[in-house]
Amino acid sequence: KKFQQIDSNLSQLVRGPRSRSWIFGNILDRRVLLEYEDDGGAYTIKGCLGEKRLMITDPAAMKYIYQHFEQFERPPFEKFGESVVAGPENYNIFTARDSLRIKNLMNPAFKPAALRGYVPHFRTVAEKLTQKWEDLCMHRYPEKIQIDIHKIIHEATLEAAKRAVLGDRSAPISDMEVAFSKNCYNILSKLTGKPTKGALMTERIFGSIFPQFLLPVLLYIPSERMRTLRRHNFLMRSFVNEIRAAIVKEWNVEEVGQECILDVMKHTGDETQHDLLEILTWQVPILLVAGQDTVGNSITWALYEFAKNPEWQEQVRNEIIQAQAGKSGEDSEPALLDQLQYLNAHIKEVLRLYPGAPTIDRIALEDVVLPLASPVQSGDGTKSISQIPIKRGDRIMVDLAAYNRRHSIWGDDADTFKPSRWLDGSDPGKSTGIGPYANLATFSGGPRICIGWRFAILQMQVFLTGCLSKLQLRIPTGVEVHPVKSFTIYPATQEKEESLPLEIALLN
Ligand code: HEM
Repeated sequence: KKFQQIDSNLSQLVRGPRSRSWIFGNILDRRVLLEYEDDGGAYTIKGCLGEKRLMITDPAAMKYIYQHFEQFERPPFEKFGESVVAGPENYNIFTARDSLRIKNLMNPAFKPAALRGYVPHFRTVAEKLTQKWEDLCMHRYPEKIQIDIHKIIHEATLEAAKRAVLGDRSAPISDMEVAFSKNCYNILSKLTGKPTKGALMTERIFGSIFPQFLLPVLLYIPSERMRTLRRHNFLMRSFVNEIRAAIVKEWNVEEVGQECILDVMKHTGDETQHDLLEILTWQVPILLVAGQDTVGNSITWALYEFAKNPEWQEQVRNEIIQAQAGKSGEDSEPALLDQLQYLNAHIKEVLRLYPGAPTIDRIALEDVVLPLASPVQSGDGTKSISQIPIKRGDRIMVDLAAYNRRHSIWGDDADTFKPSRWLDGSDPGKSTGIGPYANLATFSGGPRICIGWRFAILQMQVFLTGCLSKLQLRIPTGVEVHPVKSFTIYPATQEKEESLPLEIALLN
């Protein structure tokens, strides 16, 4: 099917910021866009070469998009990118209906009962990381270090996810596997973050002006991004072949060692062994890629907010240490972690303000009428409208990050990091509640909900308890950090993108 944008009159229907240029619209103008974010649940922005996008933060419209998944699909350009990054058989790029069969195979591996089995993997990696930092501190006087944690946390997150997905097979099989893992660092941000004007034009031209069969030509463009993409594609395919060979060898062997996602999935469904093997091995890259930038940045922001708020950090640490006292049974760990109310309030607030995947991108496959919970102003500002007619081919971005900061939902202090909002029994966000966790939009919703949301929270809980129970965190003097929104939300300092320098000290 062709999804070229039909002459849509979206911007007359719903208002949006003026653009200074027809060529780039207002897509590069973050300041202007931010002003609109809390100004009602729908507004239009202009992309390159006259493209229009409808930005949505209205809960009724979001729920409609989630539930009517057959009327909205990921745009072809995005699916093409995902197929190069995670393989042509990864279920993420199938339509919601076609992906159901694979999802049914994968779901049991993401249920709470199965997740308990992955805790030892998370703990092993978290302990290795904190031990390394403790050792570094020991050798310094006065027992503290300054370190940029961004890359280190991302590597640890990938390592933990690899162990949870592959179990004992996760030990590097070859140089190729090591190269694949290295290349995964921030791969999605590398490809989508801070796009140049040329990259924006290319996306527009190949994404909706040229016919779709030309998309693969993109890979031959001699740009840094395309080189990264080609290299990643080569490493990813070699990695999948190695995994397949490793699984074939021990398919019928009764599992020994620690539980992992692949072993849980092996026992689901009634596919033939050959089909199952093919399906499962092709899901490995998407699980690693989808969970790396997202969880990596969420843990990084959680450590940042602890470092910024030393008293709160101390309060959470005391809670952790008290809960751990006298409990050594590993079996009780997930239940124990869920009881840590301060820690979980911190995690909720991090997921609210720094959602790992801040926007989701859709294209309308047919003409539909999108309902709104609250009316918005029409394009000419003369009327208020409570539903938006959408034409086939219209591009819609659900802005999860903006939803999580809407003052009308979260209160006037929605932009402030305030974990106490989760502790006063008021159940914030409940009035419009969407999403599987804490009424947050962070993990999306409906049939295309993030399959890894419980996995992500558990991984955060294990890493943060491990780190806080051993170490103290501070923001180094003179360091200023700000969030940058791209595929994910990452920290940057004046000197460096994707960077979070922290001062780490041993506990007294
Ligand atoms: C804090 C961490 C995470 C956040 C914020 C997050 C967020 C999201 C969001 C918003 C979507 C919907 C994307 C869309 O519809 O376009 C999604 C989908 C997905 N996520 Fe996550 N995710 C996280 C962690 C994980 C982890 C750890 C895994 C796997 C181990 C994972 C696997 C996936 C997959 C496979 C999909 C595609 C689902 C589908 O297409 O049906 N995610 N995630």
